[in-house]
Amino acid sequence: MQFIQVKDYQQLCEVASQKIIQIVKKSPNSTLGLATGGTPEGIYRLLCKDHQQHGTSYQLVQTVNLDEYVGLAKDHPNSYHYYMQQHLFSKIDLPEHQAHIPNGLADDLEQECERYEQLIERLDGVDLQILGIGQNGHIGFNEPGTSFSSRTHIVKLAESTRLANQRFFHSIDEVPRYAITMGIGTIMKSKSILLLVNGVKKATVLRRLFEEEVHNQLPASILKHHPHVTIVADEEAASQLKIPSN
Ligand SMILES: O=P(O)(O)OC[C@H]1O[C@](O)(CO)[C@@H](O)[C@@H]1O
Repeated sequence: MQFIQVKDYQQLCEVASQKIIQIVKKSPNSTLGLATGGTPEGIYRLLCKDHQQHGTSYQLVQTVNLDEYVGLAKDHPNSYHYYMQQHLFSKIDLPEHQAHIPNGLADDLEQECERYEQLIERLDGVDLQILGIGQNGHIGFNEPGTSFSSRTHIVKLAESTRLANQRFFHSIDEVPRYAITMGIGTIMKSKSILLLVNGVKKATVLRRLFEEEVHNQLPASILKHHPHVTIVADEEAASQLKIPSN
């Protein structure tokens, strides 16, 4: 794993957005794996700014998002469809039909998982997967205990995850209990992965990631077995690490 420590969230967003822009410029028909949550918001802002100022084009890019809540309509302000529209898709030239997100309202959710998995295969896999990390070590919505070989599946969200995400809703009762997520096995098939960790709330999980063996109670630990992972962490997130900073 390559580890890049940066000063703060702003620098993290700059490093991450530059990596994405470089890939898109080098291979305009790349498939990008995208994440939601608080972590990537600033990165998407910089991608939009770069698109406006320098014209980086997403006309040929395909995107696949990690996850979506079950039961929220695409236009629900807390759905990840809505999030992506607000933060990125409406501000760049990515054709709508090339932006893929699991459908949390599908009649047959199992079939939707299979469809999504096949879609990723048809796209020949993800070239660069962006990941955040939950305080319990989840990646996507793969909670502790998820099989490392899992494919896209329905997950019952951990109460700690619902509580962490409550900040985006009016009350805890509104936070969905289930989501569709790419599996850990799906994520691990990505050709390269960029794990972004910022803020003091992530300091413990980042330390655990460095110190603990690979085990499925810490889903992100499997990333140590991936050949092309870069972790970008800010000083606050790295504050419990005992390794020298670069
Ligand atoms: O970036 P945040 O909001 O801290 O969330 C971390 C991770 O948790 C999730 O939001 C799911 O709870 C992921 O989508 C994200 O990568």
